[in-house]
Amino acid sequence: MKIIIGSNNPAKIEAVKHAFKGNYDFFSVNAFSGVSEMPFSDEETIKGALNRAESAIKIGHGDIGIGLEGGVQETTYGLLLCNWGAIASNEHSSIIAGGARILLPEEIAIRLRNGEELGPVMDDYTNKQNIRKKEGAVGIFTNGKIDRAEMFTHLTKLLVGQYEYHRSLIK
Ligand SMILES: O=P(O)(O)OP(=O)(O)OP(=O)(O)OC[C@H]1O[C@@H](n2cnc3c(O)ncnc32)[C@H](O)[C@@H]1O
Ligand SMILES: [Mg+2]
Repeated sequence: MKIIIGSNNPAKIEAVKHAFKGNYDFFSVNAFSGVSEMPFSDEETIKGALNRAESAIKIGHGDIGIGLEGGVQETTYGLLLCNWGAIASNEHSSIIAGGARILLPEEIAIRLRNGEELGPVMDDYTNKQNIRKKEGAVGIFTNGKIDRAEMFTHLTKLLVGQYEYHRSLIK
C-alpha cells in the first residue's frame, strides 16, 4: 500500500511512519496547502490539511494521502497552537482529526498577530535553527515532553484508526 505524505518536513514524515504499522511504502511530496503560510483559525488549518492530503494522493498516485497542517486559533484565553490532519483515500471522502493544543506565550502571540510566521519566530525566540523541523513550538513550551513528531504521530493515529473503522463499515 502506497502512502503519500503531503510535506517534506521531517517531523511530519517521521510521525506518519510511526503511526502506520504493517507493510507500507512511504513517499513524500510538496503538496499544495492552498491556505496562508500561517493559518489563523481551525477552519483554515483544516482546509490546509485536507488540500494537502487530497493533492498528495493525486500527485503521488497513492492509495492514501496524508495532510498535516499547523496553525493557530484565537480565543479569549489567548492564542492556541493548533494542528490538524486529514487522510484521503480512493474509497471514501476524506477524514480529519485534530492534534493536542497549548496556549502560546503572549510575546509569541503578539508577533503572529502582527503577521509573522511561527517557524521563524520560534527560531528567533530560541536562538536555534529549524525548530519547526525538530521539536517544534510544542516541544519547546512543554520542556521536551511532547515534541512535534510525537504530537503528529498521535494525530496520524487518530486518522488511521478512523480510516480503518470507516473501511470496516463499507466492507
Ligand atoms: O513544510 P511544511 O509541511 O509546510 O511544514 P511547516 O513546518 O511549514 O508547518 P505548517 O506549514 O504545517 O505550519 C504552518 C506555520 O506554522 C509554523 N509552525 C506550526 N507548528 C509549529 C511548531 O510546532 N513549531 C514551529 N513552527 C510551527 C510553521 O513553521 C509554519 O510557519
Ligand atoms: Mg508550511
